[in-house]
Amino acid sequence: DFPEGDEGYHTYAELTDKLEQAASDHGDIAQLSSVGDSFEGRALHLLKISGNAAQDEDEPEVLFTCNQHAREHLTTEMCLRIVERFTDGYGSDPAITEFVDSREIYVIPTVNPDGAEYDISGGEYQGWRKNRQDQGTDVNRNWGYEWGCCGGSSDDPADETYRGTEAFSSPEAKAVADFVDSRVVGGAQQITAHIDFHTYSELVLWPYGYTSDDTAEGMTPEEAKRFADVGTEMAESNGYTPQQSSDLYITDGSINDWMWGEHKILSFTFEMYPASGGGIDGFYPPDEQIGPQTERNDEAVDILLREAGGTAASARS
Ligand SMILES: NS(=O)(=O)N[C@@H](Cc1ccccc1)C(=O)O
Ligand SMILES: [Ca+2]
Ligand SMILES: [Ca+2]
Ligand SMILES: [Zn+2]
Repeated sequence: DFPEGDEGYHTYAELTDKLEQAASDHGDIAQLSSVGDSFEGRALHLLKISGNAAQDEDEPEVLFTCNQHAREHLTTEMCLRIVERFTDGYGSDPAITEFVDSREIYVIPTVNPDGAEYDISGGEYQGWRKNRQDQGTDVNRNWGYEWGCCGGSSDDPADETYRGTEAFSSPEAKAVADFVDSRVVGGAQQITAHIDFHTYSELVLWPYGYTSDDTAEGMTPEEAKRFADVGTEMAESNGYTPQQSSDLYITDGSINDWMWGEHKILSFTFEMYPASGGGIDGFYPPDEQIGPQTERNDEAVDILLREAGGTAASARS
């Protein structure tokens, strides 16, 4: 369980209850399934939110992933905010209703439940980042696009950015990637946009992470500009700093590079609150911050959902 005073955060069991509740309260628009199991056998929950959720309709699909990194518990709450906002708001809020009726929204609130549970085991925070395979794999260095190419990860199993024994050696990255692969229907990837939530630093990041070049194989100047335009617009709404992720540091095997490189999905990383300070403590903001810091991203989520339908940003350029 979370330490005393931080009960506002959801354990895996509490998260599972919340998702089951959402699916049973809103059966017409919410469908709960799983993309597979974690290393220790926990279901990697997938909630689909859409009008006629039981049907696969020809509507732009949008994916939100959270908690790749175990100690980044605020991101699990961010995915729960998305779930709550688009289920509770349906039928009463016109904008919410329009999004749910015209999109298929997929939410994976924890990609790394084993790590998250380990991080809070024993009633105090362990500062854990990786999954629970052997000495731990950094799930966000285990994706299969340019895996281990460029010094943006480690081959030492003891390191915090250990890339794993091979691309997709972690069951967690593999399960999410298999789900995304399965969304290629009639030769076309149905998912058009994605955000992966992390903490902390208050940043909006876009690919590529493996190279510091703005353009590269599979990223034209126009495509790079669209990332910057949409990233900047989202950052203006939440006060985060927008930049290409490699402007910060080189990463290889990250989720964004794979989502774009493999499937041309407009894929961002959000680094949430706090902006800085406190070293390890920055990963553990008091639970009073959950409301403000998740609602802070409502508008950015709406910008991405709009963008997922295409045209808008390109019309601006
Ligand atoms: N959450 S984080 O601090 O680990 N940052 C993430 C996301 C990230 C990736 C590339 C540059 C900056 C940040 C990571 O995988 O390194
Ligand atoms: Ca639908
Ligand atoms: Ca569909
Ligand atoms: Zn992270």
